[in-house]
Amino acid sequence: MLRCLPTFRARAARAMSTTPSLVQIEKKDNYAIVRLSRAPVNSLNMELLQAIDEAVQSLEQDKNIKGMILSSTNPKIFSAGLDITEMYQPKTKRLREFWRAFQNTYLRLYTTPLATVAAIEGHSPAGGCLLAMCCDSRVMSLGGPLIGLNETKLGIVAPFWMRDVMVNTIGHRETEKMLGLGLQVNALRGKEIGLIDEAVPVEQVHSVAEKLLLEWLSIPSSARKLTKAMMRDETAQKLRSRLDEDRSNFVDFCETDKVQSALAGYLAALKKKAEAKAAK
Ligand SMILES: CCCCCCCCCC/C=C\CC(=O)SCCNC(=O)CCNC(=O)[C@H](O)C(C)(C)COP(=O)(O)OP(=O)(O)OC[C@H]1O[C@@H](n2cnc3c(N)ncnc32)[C@H](O)[C@@H]1OP(=O)(O)O
Repeated sequence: MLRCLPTFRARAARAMSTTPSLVQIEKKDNYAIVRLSRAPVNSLNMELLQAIDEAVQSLEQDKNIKGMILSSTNPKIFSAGLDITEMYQPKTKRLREFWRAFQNTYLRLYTTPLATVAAIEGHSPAGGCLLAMCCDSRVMSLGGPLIGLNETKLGIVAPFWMRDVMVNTIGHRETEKMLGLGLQVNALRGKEIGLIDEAVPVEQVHSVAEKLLLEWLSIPSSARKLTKAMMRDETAQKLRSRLDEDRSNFVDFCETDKVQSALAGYLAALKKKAEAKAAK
């Protein structure tokens, strides 16, 4: 048995070195930094969504950990949102499972008793914006990066629960404009409308995120957690009571010709842009 151990260790080490982790977790004293790590742009496929859900769950179970900073290993991109290739020409079974993973990750992150801060150094469209909005606070870098729910621009419609989270964050009228027009805004504008709590130079994003997290963690823990639940459970419950219906709506909607051709057009445009960039 003892002689087997080094072999087992070597195998485990080899497996780790060949399977890059989709989410990196760095533990500090009483909190963790969770970095999305799916190259090139952290687009949220089913496996990344599941990895985020599992990461948050494992931190919830660690009695030393009270909070987390959600971030990205790519300083230019927080997350490009849902992986469009999951929705384009999908297999129905996988599409349902993919949406289940998205629902689960949202519910986990939005209602986690951990204190959460999003450290947004780069772009954060659509599903990326949702992840950020699920956190208790958001810090974003000044300059180029944009954040927002741009679904309408792709010819798709955000589900009611993404709308609800945005309404809870920036209010009904701003959501009506952001969502209807598919707007993305920079950190300064984000701060004006309450989408972003702090807009700072990119090199300060992490230190300010830590400062905000420590502020949440300075509140007596049970009072903080109960208040978070009081503020968020009703919104989460709305989806929990309609999980299957929401999944079916998504699958039916996604499989329509209209949505498929909108996604095809959008993917082609992304590809063309990437090719033009590579040719430079
Ligand atoms: C009736 C109601 C029922 C409910 C139905 C609801 C259904 C809708 C679901 C709504 C929820 C969420 C929707 C989404 O999240 S959709 C995703 C939206 N995301 C975007 O629009 C972002 C698209 N990407 C970009 O704008 C840029 O890539 C970037 C993030 C700003 C990065 O720019 P970059 O210049 O650094 O990189 P770029 O060259 O563009 O991309 C590199 C490669 O990555 C590919 N890629 C980019 N984004 C995605 C993506 N979201 N999914 C898949 N692939 C993506 C890109 O094509 C390049 O690939 P390659 O190198 O050419 O192979």
